Amino acid sequence: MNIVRRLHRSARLGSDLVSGFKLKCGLELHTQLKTDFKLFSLSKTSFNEPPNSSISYFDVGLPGTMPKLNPEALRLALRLAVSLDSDINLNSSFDRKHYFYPDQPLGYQITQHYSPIATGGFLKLDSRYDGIESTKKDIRIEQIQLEQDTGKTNYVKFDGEVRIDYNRANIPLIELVTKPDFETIGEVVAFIKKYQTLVKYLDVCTGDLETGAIRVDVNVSVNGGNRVEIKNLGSTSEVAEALGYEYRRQIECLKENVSILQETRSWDGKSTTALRSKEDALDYRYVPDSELPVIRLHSDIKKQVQESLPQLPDAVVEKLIASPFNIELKHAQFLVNNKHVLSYYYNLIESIKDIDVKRANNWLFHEVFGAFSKNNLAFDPDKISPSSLARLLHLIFIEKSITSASAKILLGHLVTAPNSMEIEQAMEQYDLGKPTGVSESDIDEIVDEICTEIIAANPDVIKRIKDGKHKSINYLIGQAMKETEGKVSSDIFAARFKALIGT
Ligand SMILES: Nc1ncnc2c1ncn2[C@@H]1O[C@H](COP(=O)(O)OP(=O)(O)OP(=O)(O)O)[C@@H](O)[C@H]1O
Ligand SMILES: [Mg+2]
Ligand SMILES: [Mg+2]
Repeated sequence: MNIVRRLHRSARLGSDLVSGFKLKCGLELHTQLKTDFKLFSLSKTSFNEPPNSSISYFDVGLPGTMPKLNPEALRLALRLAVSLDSDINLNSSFDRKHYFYPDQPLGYQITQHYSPIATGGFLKLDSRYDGIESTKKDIRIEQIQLEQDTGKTNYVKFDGEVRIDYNRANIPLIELVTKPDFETIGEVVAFIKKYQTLVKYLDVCTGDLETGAIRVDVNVSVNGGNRVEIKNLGSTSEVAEALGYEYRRQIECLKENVSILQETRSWDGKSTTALRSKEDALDYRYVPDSELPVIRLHSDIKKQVQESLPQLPDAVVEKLIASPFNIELKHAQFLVNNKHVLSYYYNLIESIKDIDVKRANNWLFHEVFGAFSKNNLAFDPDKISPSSLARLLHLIFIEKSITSASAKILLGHLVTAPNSMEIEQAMEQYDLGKPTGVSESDIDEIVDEICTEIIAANPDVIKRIKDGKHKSINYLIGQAMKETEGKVSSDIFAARFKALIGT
């Protein structure tokens, strides 16, 4: 079988490692920082704007313009570096990395090569949260550097034109380079997901791979051979597929005694293909940027940034899955990935007072989120505020003035209503409260009547129940709830049916 056919066959086999062939992998992650302005100019970092509408003279490299560092980008880079426990460089500086590309009009990219903003640090992976094979694994960080993004080259396919949009030129990026510590594909995927969560949580970046806010280069070698770099992978599944393919390609090369070149390859969805041989640092003719001063930081900077950081995602997850919250792991992870829902959750728990947290969790994660997703809507806290939800829980469990069944119907109305509504107002509007003006003994009588009718109409069900199929009683309760439109609680019906049937 030829190499290519064998490769395709093995690529389909999944991403398991092959014994005797040790995978070694390191990542370079480019992350767009969420600043209002660009890295070295005062043009806005707007996305999805008409091409070339958000550019300054500096962004397009006009002579006579000079760069000036945006301190906001520095602040965000420091937040990330400190959260990874990196060492902050108190005297970092910018360098010019030379290469020609039409979307890079200066003829060089301003980056940090000789003296980056931070070095060292690590991101901890843990089998409990990150689904990796080994119990724990620290991925060490080589360095973190600030640099400018390039413009975007758009190849207009059919009329032979190349169009360049400079809106992205000079948007601030950090390049985070890891040590080659990854030994499995699972670790690589887990790292990227965890990194996404972290940058989103810290408000450093939107965290999207799909929009290119994070772009990943993967470096792969097998059994100590040359490293091959795969550029610009756009999703974690693409990373996993490209990495699996490249690992197998290199194994086949080793088996056939074909030498593996140190090169940059690209991924086309099926295979990796050679782009160019890998430049050495020498090829880029790095020189210090003569127009940008050294960034000098106070020796206390790490401590200062540390104090400004929120509790980090892993610690938050650990807190949420423990008492008193006791949230399921997947829900806790959802909350750290959606910070606005996390603060909603904290507000809810603060408002519920004498209601059991378990009940609040159940109603938020199942009933409220369920009501939104049933209507194909994203969760919108404006439709039901934490205090409204707390009020609803109070009405269900403490005042018992609405049944669970009616409350679920009410949620459906609230999430689809054009405006937000007070709970009591909505209960009235949709007639979902328990019957008022009817005495307890009247309700008792009605319940009795309904249950007797339902029993008479369902002799086969009654027989099943008497034969020991106790669960069949739920069918009868369902009928009774339908009859009363959920206004009487299912517990009341359950008790009455049991009494009448004599089970
Ligand atoms: N033997 C190896 N096998 C796999 N990966 C490796 C190996 N040695 C180094 N790496 C990884 O290669 C990457 C090197 O990235 P770095 O940015 O330092 O250099 P580069 O790729 O030459 O530069 P550029 O930014 O121009 O692409 C790191 O992620 C590192 O962990
Ligand atoms: Mg590289
Ligand atoms: Mg790099």
